[in-house]
Amino acid sequence: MMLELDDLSVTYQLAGGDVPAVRGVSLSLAAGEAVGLAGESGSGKSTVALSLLRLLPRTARIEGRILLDGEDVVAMNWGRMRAVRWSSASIVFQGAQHGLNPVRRIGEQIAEPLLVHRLASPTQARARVAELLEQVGLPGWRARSYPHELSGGQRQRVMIAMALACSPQLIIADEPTTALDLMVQAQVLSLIRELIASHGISLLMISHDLSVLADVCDRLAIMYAGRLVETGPAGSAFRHPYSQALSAAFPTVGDPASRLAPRGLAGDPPDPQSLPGGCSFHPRCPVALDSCATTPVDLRPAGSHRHAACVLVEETC
Ligand SMILES: Nc1ncnc2c1ncn2[C@@H]1O[C@H](COP(=O)(O)OP(=O)(O)OP(=O)(O)O)[C@@H](O)[C@H]1O
Repeated sequence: MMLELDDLSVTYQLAGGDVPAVRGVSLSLAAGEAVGLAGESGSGKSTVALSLLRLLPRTARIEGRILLDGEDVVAMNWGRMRAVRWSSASIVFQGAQHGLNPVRRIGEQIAEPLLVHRLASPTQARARVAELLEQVGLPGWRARSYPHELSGGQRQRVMIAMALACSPQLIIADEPTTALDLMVQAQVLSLIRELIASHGISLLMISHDLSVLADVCDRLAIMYAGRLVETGPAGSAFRHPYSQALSAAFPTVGDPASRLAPRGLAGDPPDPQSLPGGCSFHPRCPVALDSCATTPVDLRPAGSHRHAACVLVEETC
């Protein structure tokens, strides 16, 4: 397995009490596989993404195991962790605002991981930057540009070039197209799809928009209040009532109406510091039984290659 999360929990330890942001998540990604992690804001997706490269703030406590190509990220010393970042796994953030330095030229920024990890001489790095820019559909002269001279879509392409620079086996993409307009979003998604397929890279892509993930990923995992509530193939129907509501909220890629008026999800996600008992989704669930308020359900088989954490979802194949 390229990536294995084994009972991963992340708790932010704050003065006002613990925030259990991720609770017992187990998930694996095979080499070359693309998995989408979906859920509403606050469900814990970014916390999972950041924990994979130990980019969480100091207040975060990680429990469980994160195996990256068999090596436990949680147990790595910082020297090894730095070597793994970019070269084994790299991350693309939302809107490129976290990743690009506004006062440095694009080319220098793409070359940096190559130079820091001593994977290329300055001359080789320049050639590699030109190659990477071409791969993401930008002309080589853009290496001399500053981030503000590029459009949002072009900046996101630069972030993807940076993520590819050291030829990682895994790319983590956290809402890579959320800040883009719909046309550009579709172009960047198709670029990501082509690049991971042609380079055999594994992808963990995170979004609140299931239709975006379904467009790129082989398999989807749905998170609610820090837990996985369903996993299954991207092309097949969801069975957990939360996944169904989330999928109704974002019916099709590029449908402006679905952004303006998300349907099917009444109410707000729970505060992780005071989670409801039983199934965390039961107060918002349209089909909840009395027992859902008291008895939590773990992920269990729910059909072909599908698991769901819902008492109403029977195992059928
Ligand atoms: N640095 C932090 N300190 C304390 N709590 C945090 C911190 N970062 C996130 N949280 C809390 O952890 C929970 C999960 O947040 P996270 O950002 O992982 O969710 P998300 O699904 O990625 O949401 P979004 O799509 O809004 O980024 C939320 O309740 C959030 O308020």
